[in-house]
Amino acid sequence: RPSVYTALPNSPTTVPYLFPWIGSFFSFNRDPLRFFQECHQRYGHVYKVFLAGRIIVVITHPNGITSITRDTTRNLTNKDIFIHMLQGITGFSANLDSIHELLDHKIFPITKMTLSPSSMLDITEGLDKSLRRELRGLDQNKGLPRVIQLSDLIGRPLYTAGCYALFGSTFPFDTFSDFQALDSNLPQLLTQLPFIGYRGAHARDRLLSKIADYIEGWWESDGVEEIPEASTTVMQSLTELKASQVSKREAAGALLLLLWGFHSNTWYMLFWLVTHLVVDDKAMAQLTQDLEAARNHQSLPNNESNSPPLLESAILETLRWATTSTTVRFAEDDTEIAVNGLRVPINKGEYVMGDVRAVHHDLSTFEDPDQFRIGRYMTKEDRSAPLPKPMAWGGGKHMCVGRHVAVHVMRLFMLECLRLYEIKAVASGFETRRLPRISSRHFIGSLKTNEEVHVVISPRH
Ligand code: HEM
Repeated sequence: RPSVYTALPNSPTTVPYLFPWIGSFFSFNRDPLRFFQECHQRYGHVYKVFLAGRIIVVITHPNGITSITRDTTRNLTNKDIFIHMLQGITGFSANLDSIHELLDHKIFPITKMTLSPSSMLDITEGLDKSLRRELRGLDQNKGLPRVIQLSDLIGRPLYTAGCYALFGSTFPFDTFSDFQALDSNLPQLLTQLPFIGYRGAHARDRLLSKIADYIEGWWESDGVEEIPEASTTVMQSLTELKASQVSKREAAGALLLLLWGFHSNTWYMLFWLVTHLVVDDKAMAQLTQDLEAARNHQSLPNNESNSPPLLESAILETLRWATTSTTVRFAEDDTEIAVNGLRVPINKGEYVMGDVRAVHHDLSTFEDPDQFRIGRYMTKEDRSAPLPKPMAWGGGKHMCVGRHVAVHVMRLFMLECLRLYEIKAVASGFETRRLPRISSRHFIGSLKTNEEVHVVISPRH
């Protein structure tokens, strides 16, 4: 709690509440996505909300969010929220400060370098090969159509390919369902209440044990025993972790965090891209045709400059449509941020959150913002100002280090999947041509659903 609450000029309006301490928690907890949407409509670019003992200043203006990530006064930190995520994903309760510091100062700088456009071949080469193999392997019906869950069409192949590229051939690939259970129960695990999200907690324990077994030989032999085909990212990270004298389980936790960061948002972004195409025949036909034409023109488009513009637009539109509120910082001292030309005071002890979803769905910037329009980001001939790019990756010091790999994966997945298969709605499930229901509980990173979605894939001959 801030020591003094000062009503400075430009102090944000507080969302009214009935009960002290609890504040707006019940309305928020009922449906976090709707809560933020309604507050944005009512209170505009900056407002303050009291949530069960926490005070959060919410920013819904793009340059206000940039101001949070730039943090020129260095009083805003991600430590508090990062440790909260670390606890949720690993279940750790000790040494959290030192693990955070290790990740922030040693491991993420490694990933920043190894996943940069000039070095990411170390990951993408193995990933491309493995993803193609996994996708081809889905043709299990001798060329006939088959009904398949989207988690088996997208999530599992992506997980196998991503883990192979990162961790090599001895990784326990049978952990996909545990990863899924952990990821889908994360909102419950983040509450840190006993018995809530226990399925996710069990899955998390199994994952940690299997990752600890996977590194055991290398760890116990002090790096003498190799990990076959493991990436530079993982090997350099392990070397740092060992040198920092963390325990084997803590090292497994750091790798689990990396694994989660790699797959969670990437898989859900692809999920929404595919579901939007499945409910919109015209968009699907248009994209399939453009990809086919690009393939006939050159062997395989593989980067932004030679990729079909409609595919690039589809990826940007997915990032715009499906990103939730991602940037949260804690004020370690009184500070201020600039929002649309105004200096907004932030008191010590308050959180600041960038509501990226509000920016991405702002009517004054995007026509029909809630609609998914595959060609929205295609360059227009009328020379109107280009649309602002999605703010899906955060910014400043903590900007997503995996963004180049994530876009590469989305591009490759769509190119390969639509080359191999025609994807259609299942008559009984998707008949009404509706998108899966958005889960209101998942407001971290990207939109999610609790529905199991099936589609029909028909191998193209
Ligand atoms: C579509 C997929 C992805 C989205 C939308 C996404 C989004 C983000 C965002 C918004 C942040 C910044 C959070 C903040 O400001 O506090 C972030 C950080 C990070 N992301 Fe991603 N990410 C994606 C894929 C990946 C991939 C493939 C990796 C690969 C390992 C990755 C690794 C990381 C790491 C390590 C950080 C922490 C950076 C730091 O704190 O210095 N992400 N991501």
